[in-house]
Amino acid sequence: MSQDAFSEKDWRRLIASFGEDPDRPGLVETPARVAKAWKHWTSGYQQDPVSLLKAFEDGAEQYNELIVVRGIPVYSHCEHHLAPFFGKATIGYLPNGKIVGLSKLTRLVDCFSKRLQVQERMTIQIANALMEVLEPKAVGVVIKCRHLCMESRGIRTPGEETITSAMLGELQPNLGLRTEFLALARD
Ligand SMILES: Nc1nc2c(ncn2[C@@H]2O[C@H](COP(=O)(O)OP(=O)(O)OP(=O)(O)O)[C@@H](O)[C@H]2O)c(=O)[nH]1
Ligand SMILES: [Zn+2]
Repeated sequence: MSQDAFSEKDWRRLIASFGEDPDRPGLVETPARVAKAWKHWTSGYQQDPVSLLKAFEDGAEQYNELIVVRGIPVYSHCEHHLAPFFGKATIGYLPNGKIVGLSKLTRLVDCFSKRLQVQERMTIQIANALMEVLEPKAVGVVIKCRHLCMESRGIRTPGEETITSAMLGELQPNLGLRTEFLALARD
């Protein structure tokens, strides 16, 4: 993406196009603030999901049960309207000799959510990255979000939640494991 996308001049023009006076005191600093904010909201493009997941073996020996982290915050923007969608993610995996620092799961969500997204793609990207790096027996991801493009405009359905999931490896054929993961993931 070119740096021009973040230029203050463009945001100033956009504000003027709303019928506002960009020189009004309350708006003078807004183009710079918005440019900075969008740099943050799209910073996931600069992160490499594989290198942020530092897998290790020490501590994984004899641990053969699911590892589940839930309540991971998700703040993203839909690629159709650039409107926020936000909610919580749950990630679980069944290790196969390699584990990862728990905070890295939150960092992984952050990396994919700070891009223009659809919830389905983000869900599978998170699951695929874990499969690639940890080579676990199974990975499960459940994401529950509210989409402001649906709540504040368009269909206008306040409070509606969208739930997506990805189940890879043994979570696909093993109904018992899937049930256990979903029970651990439940709020
Ligand atoms: N599948 C999916 N759809 C999404 C997501 N975020 C937003 N959308 C949908 O993207 C669609 C875009 O539809 P369009 O018909 O091209 O755009 P629109 O006229 O603004 O649609 P409305 O929102 O129905 O007014 C809408 O149905 C949104 O609800 C997402 O994460 N996943
Ligand atoms: Zn949208």
